[in-house]
Amino acid sequence: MKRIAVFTSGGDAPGMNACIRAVVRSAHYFGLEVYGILKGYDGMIHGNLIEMDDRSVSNIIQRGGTILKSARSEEFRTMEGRKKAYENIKKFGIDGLVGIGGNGTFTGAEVFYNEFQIPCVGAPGTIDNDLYGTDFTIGYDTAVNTALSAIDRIRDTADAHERIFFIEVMGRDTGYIAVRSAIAGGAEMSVMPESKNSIKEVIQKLKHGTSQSKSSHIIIVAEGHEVGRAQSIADKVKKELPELDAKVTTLGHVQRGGAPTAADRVLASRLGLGAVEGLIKGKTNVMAGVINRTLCYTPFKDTITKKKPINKELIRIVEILNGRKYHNIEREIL
Ligand SMILES: Nc1ncnc2c1ncn2[C@@H]1O[C@H](COP(=O)(O)OP(=O)(O)O)[C@@H](O)[C@H]1O
Ligand SMILES: O=P(O)(O)OC[C@H]1O[C@](O)(COP(=O)(O)O)[C@@H](O)[C@@H]1O
Repeated sequence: MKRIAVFTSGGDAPGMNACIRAVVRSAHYFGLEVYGILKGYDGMIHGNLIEMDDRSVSNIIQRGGTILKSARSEEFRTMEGRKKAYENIKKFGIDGLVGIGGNGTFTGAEVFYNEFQIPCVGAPGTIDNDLYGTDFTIGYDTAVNTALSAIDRIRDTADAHERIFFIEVMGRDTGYIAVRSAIAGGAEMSVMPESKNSIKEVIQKLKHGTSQSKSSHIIIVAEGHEVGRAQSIADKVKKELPELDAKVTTLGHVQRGGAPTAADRVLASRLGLGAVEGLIKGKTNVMAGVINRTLCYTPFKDTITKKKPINKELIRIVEILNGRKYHNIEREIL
């Protein structure tokens, strides 16, 4: 292996730059040349590759986003698009790829490998933390801390005006950000796909709280929850409990930006190095991850098909610390 290329794809996440830096610097350390592909798979298709030296990744470890840019590429989903991508990969003499992203990115890399045998090792970059094969994904810790600082601020108004706040956090199909920010933010409840919460349960929770003289409430809602997004849950609650002063705050993309935390920078650096070492050792179609503090490689087919379950203990913590008996909850927690 002489020359590798690194790209970021899917949603950007804080810490991706630290990972790019680690890939570039470790590749050079091991005597490889490195190219950066701009805008993920779109850049592969359009031949947007730039050579990267050690200085090209100076002063980025602290920056959010991705200096390589990211894109969701429809064209790469087509055989025609992937063929163009392959022609560029050959033209630039690339013999290995590091893809930083989530399951979509890894699915694309696997399809590409099956067709054109270009090896790829992945690094998990998504704020959602919903990837099997790693305890934490790059960006998750920063997103939780950003959500937490917003929750702390909102709590001041909730308390001063005795209001209920429904705070919507990101998580397309999962409540990882929701549950962790709910515990750290002292929220009453975390409404998320894994808990299968119902509107009835939210209403019961609020009634119980007010009967216990609680004057303000913070409820965290994961955007991917099937009973609805924070606004629709709040609307339904307002119909049932019109006397409560309910407000909604959707945190949105603010959670995806900003300087990565130390934990994300360290994880990203470790996984960037791990991805390069994996490629050098001949690995392909695997994601570098950290499980129980140990670097490991998980096949893309597992990261794509297997679900990483949320630690039930976290759900239990939110429920017990907020005055509801865990064994009374008549629903199964996934
Ligand atoms: N089945 C597929 N075949 C080819 N490319 C795919 C496939 N699934 C995803 N991709 C590529 O991977 C990109 C990133 O996937 P996406 O789901 O948007 O983000 P993430 O990597 O964060 O899960 C997509 O925009 C697409 O270009
Ligand atoms: O910015 P977009 O393209 O609307 O995507 C929003 C989605 O991306 C995320 O921020 C991160 O998800 P991925 O990294 O898996 O793409 C989700 O939480 C959110 O649902």
